[in-house]
Amino acid sequence: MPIESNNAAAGGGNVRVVVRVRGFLPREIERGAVNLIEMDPRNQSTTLHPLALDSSKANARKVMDKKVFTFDNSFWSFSRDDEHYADQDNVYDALGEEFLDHNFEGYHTCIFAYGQTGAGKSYSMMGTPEHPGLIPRTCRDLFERIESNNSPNVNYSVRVSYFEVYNEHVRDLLVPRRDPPYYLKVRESPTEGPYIKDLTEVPVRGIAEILKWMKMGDNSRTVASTKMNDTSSRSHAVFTLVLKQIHHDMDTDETTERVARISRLVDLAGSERANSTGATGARLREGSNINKSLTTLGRVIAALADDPPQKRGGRKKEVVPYRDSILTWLLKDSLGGNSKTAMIACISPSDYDETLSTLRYADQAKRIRTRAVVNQDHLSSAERDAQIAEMQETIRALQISVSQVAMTKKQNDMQSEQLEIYQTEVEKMQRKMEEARTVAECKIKALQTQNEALRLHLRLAVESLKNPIPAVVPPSRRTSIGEDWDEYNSDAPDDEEAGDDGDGGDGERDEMETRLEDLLQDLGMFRRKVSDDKSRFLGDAYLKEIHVN
Ligand SMILES: Nc1ncnc2c1ncn2[C@@H]1O[C@H](COP(=O)(O)OP(=O)(O)OP(=O)(O)O)[C@@H](O)[C@H]1O
Repeated sequence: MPIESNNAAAGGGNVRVVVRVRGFLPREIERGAVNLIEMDPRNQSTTLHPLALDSSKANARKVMDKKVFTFDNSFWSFSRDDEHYADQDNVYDALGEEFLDHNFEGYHTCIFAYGQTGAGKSYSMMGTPEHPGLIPRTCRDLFERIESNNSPNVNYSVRVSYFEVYNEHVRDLLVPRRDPPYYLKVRESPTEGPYIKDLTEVPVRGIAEILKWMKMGDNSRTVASTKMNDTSSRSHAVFTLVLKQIHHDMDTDETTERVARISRLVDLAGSERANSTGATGARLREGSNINKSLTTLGRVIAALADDPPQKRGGRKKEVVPYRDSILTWLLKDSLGGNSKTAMIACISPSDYDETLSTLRYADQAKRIRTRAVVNQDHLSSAERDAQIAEMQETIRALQISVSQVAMTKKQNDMQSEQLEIYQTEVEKMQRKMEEARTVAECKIKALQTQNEALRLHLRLAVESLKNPIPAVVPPSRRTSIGEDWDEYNSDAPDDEEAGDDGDGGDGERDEMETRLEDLLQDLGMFRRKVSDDKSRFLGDAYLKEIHVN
C-alpha cells in the first residue's frame, strides 16, 4: 500500500519565484531602447524605473512609477560585462540543483518560465548549444548522479514526455506532426489528478537520448515569427522527466519505491498583449488562446495567493479556477498541490507595461504555498510477492483478452468456412434421415404384405375348418391308370395303416386345429411387430392417420 511519508509541513512551502532580465536584442539597440531595470544582488530586489517622461505627458507620470519588488532571486543577465552578471550556470546552481535534490528525495517538482514574448523564457529553460539552459543541465546532472550510484540495492529508471498546449488543445511532441493534428484528451484520476491520456512516455538511459527526444519535440513545437521574436513559441510546452528509484533492503527484504515527477519544466508562451506583437488573423486568435491560459493562470495564482493553507481550513474555501484553461488544469498539482514549484519570471529591459505585468504576476506567485509530499511506497517482501502475483493475474487476464480478441478475429475469418461445413453436415444428415424414412417405409410395406398373406392364410384355414373336405376313398385297383398308381401306392400307408382310414377324418382335424393355433399365434406376433414398427418409424401422427384411414 502506498505510504506517503513526510507530512505536508515537511514538504510544504511557498512557490520559489526568481526574476531574470536579459540584455538588449539587436532590434532594441537599433531603436535606442533604454534600460528600465535595476537589480540589487544584496537583497535580491528588482526595481522597474519609469521612462524619462517629457513634461507634455503629465498624467502618464502617475501610472509610470518606480516599482520595487523582492524575489527569492533577481538574476541580472543584462550585460556579461557587469560584475554580478548571472549566467546559465548561476541560474541552475540557484534553482535547478536544489530542485533535483528534492526529486531524489521523492518530491514532485515544477519549474515554469513566465514572461512576454522574447523575454528569455526559452533561453532560460532550454538555452543554446553554447549556453544550455535549465532543462539540459538538469538532465545532465540527473544522469551524472545516477551513474555515480554505486549501491547495488538501488535502481533508477527515467522516462520522459513532452507536450504542448496550443489553442487549448494538447499535442504530443514526441510523435511526428500529423495533418490534421491529433489532439490528446485530458482525464482526471482520483490519485494522480489531471493527466493526459495516451501521452507518449519514453524510457531514457542517458543525456544523449534525452537530447534526441527534446530536439524532436522542439522541432515539432508550434512556433511563428512575431514582431517581437523571430521564433516565438506559440504554445505552452511542458517537458516532464519521471524518476523512479527502487531501493531494496537486503536485511529486511523490504522494497522502497519513490517516483518523482521531475521538473515539469514548463516553457510558457509569451504573455504579450496583442498590439505589441502586431498580430493579426490566426496569430491574433492564437494570442487570445495563449492569453486565455495565461489569464486563467493569473486568476489561479491570485486565488491561491489569497488563500494560503493556514486560512483554508478556517473559512469557506475559494474556488480556484484551474478548470478554466487546459494549462492550469494540467498544472493543478504543480500550482497548488503536491509539488515543490518555482517560477522564473523573464523580463525584457525596456518594456515598462509588459515588465510591470510580469513582475506583478511573480509577486503574487510568491504567496502561493504548496503541500509537497514524498511520493514513496514501502513494500515488504510479502506485499511485493502479493503485488507480483496480482500483476501476474492481471497479465494473465490481459493475455486472455488479447487472445480472445485475436480468436474473435480469427473466428470471424473462419466463420463463413465453418458455416459451409455446417451446411454440408446438415445436408448429409437430412439425406440420411430421408434414407432411413425410405427404409422404414419399405419395411412397413413388407410387413403389411406379410400380414395380408397371413390373414388370407388364416381365412382359408378357418374356412376349411368350417367346411371340412370329405375323405376320398381310393379305388381298389385302377389298372387303367397303370404304373402311376403303383408308384402312388408304394408311398401310401400299408394296409394296416390304411385300416385306420376310418379314423382318418378325426386325425386330420386335430392336425388342422394345431396348425390353426400356431397360425393364430404367429398372426398375433406379426400384428404386434407391425404395430411396433409403425410407431417406431412413423410416430404417432402417422398411426393416427392410418387409424383414420
Ligand atoms: N539571458 C539571456 N542572455 C542572452 N540572450 C538571451 C537571454 N535571454 C534571452 N536571450 C535571447 O533573446 C531572444 C529571445 O529569447 P527567447 O526566445 O528565449 O524568448 P521567449 O521568452 O522564449 O520568447 P517566446 O515567448 O516568443 O518564445 C533570443 O535570441 C535569446 O537568445
